[in-house]
Amino acid sequence: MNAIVQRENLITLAGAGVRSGGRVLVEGVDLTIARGEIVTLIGPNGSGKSTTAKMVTGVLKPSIGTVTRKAGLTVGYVPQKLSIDWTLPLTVERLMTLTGRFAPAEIIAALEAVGAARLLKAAVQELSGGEFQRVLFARAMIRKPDLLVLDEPVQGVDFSGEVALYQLIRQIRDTTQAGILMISHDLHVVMAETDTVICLNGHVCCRGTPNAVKTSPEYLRLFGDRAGSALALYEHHHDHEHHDDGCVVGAEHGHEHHHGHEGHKHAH
Ligand SMILES: Nc1ncnc2c1ncn2[C@@H]1O[C@H](COP(=O)(O)OP(=O)(O)OP(=O)(O)O)[C@@H](O)[C@H]1O
Repeated sequence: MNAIVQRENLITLAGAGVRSGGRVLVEGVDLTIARGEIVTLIGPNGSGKSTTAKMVTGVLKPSIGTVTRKAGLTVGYVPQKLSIDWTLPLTVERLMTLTGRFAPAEIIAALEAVGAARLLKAAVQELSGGEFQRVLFARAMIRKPDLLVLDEPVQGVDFSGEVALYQLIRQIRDTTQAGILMISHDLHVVMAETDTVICLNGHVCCRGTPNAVKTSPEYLRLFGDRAGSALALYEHHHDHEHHDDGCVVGAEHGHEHHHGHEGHKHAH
């Protein structure tokens, strides 16, 4: 019973790239997302993160290389921006049903799973950045996708809200075993909750565990001083040390992940 179970691959990109209008938007992308795995794409503006995510969701076909999906793969997508007519009143409940019919109990369960059940009747326009993101996660997860793609999931959220959202993303992964692809501008706190980081700059610059990437010369060259300050911020706000794989040093159950609120001290 102790055999290591190979997790099912959901999607594989091999040498994938997109050309448009005589330009290469991104190329040479090799990546695999397995069930229950969190993969994060980082890179500066225009480095090809969204283009790569679009190849994963299937919105864009690769013009170079291949994309192979598990048969019947379902993908949930949380966009960077939602095109909503912000002048019309819209409740969270209504937003949840704009793109599909769901029973009230399903909607409540989806909101409960992201800690947002109390927002059911709230006006979308009045939500905070973090609350809005939670509602968008619920909207994507209600379809129980195999793979969840999150484009800049913490935009417009303050630092403590950001930490809470990344914890929620990990919790979603733990409870649903969905594969998760995240897009982020830089490593920052994202590194605490991700299995594999892929650093893009028109092509794959470097990849590996967050700890491997944060010390790689390619990453440091790309992000320069920002890399150091993001790291300092990350380390400053923790009251414990991590093993190289991100687990807490001295955690009671050995290498158990421990990212609950009680284990952290975060500045507010
Ligand atoms: N539809 C398109 N047609 C032509 N060029 C595009 C198109 N979409 C994006 N690009 C270009 O492709 C490159 C990669 O863009 P992409 O949106 O993937 O970058 P990104 O890393 O997600 O950037 P950001 O962090 O700013 O969101 C950019 O140079 C962009 O201008």
